[in-house]
Amino acid sequence: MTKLMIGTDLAAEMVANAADRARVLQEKTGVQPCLATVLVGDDPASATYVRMKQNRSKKAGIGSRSVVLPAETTTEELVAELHKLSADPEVHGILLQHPVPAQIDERAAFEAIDPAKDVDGVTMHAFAAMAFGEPGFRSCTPGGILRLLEAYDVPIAGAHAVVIGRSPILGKPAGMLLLASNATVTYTHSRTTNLPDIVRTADIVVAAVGKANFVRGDWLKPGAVVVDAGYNEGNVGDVHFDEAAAVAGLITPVPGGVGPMTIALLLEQTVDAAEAQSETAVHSVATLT
Ligand SMILES: Nc1nc2c(c(=O)[nH]1)N[C@@H](CN(C=O)c1ccc(C(=O)N[C@@H](CCC(=O)O)C(=O)O)cc1)CN2
Repeated sequence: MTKLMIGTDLAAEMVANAADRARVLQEKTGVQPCLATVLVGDDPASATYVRMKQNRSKKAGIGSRSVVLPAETTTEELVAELHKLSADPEVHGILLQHPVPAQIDERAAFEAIDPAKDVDGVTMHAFAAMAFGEPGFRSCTPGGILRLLEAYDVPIAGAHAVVIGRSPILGKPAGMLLLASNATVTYTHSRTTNLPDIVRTADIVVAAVGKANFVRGDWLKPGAVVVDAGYNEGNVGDVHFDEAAAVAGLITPVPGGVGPMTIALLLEQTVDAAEAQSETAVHSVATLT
């Protein structure tokens, strides 16, 4: 019998916990954690995600700073804005909403974020920490997926995980985090041949390909754990849910699966960043006096 792996409740718990920690930090130090969101252009889906992040921040007692830039913004202008936020002591976390308009060098923009404020886990610094299995900020969707698998007691060590997709903030880090938890990981992508045959060997499937209903039910091993990280138009995932649910052992729905975990981890990591930065500030004052 297929069971749903729901993210909503676990995400709500994580946000409530982040809210408690934000309140305690503010009571102790007067510092309110603050997340800066940067949105470039007018993509309606991106605007919705940023609004969701701001609304949930507010509910958790996390302050937000909103930067909205026109679609014609250059790489240099965006980098300058991100440097400014990185240097601002009142901002603890920075989120640059992906994707950015085509004329912008997205990697250069991500790298303009101070790694200490990279609560979305998009810099090379965060990527290296995930690759080396070191502590650090996780890319939010992959980190949220791991938390969900752990909460549902999915055995990861020794499992064969097939990741479909290789983007630097989703597929690649998802595979690295599964590997760090001792899964045997196979990466697949748009040029993989015999993709259904490979997916059929998976105990855990992570679909992060960005194509609606791409993974079909007859691609799955009976009882497989299916994680749908897709967020296509109309709230449709990358997995054909009805077909997959008839075969899988556990499956994330869209909506209500991975999406809420992404935002919950972003808020949790914003509080982590604020705590770490206020400790650093206390140390700096102590060494000066
Ligand atoms: N800088 C980043 N950009 C993007 C990321 C990211 O993690 N960092 N991820 C995606 C989109 N995304 C966040 O930005 C995102 C998508 C969907 C959801 C979500 O909670 N969806 C809900 C349904 C939403 C609704 O009700 O309309 C769900 O699945 O239940 C959260 C975050 C691309 N860009």
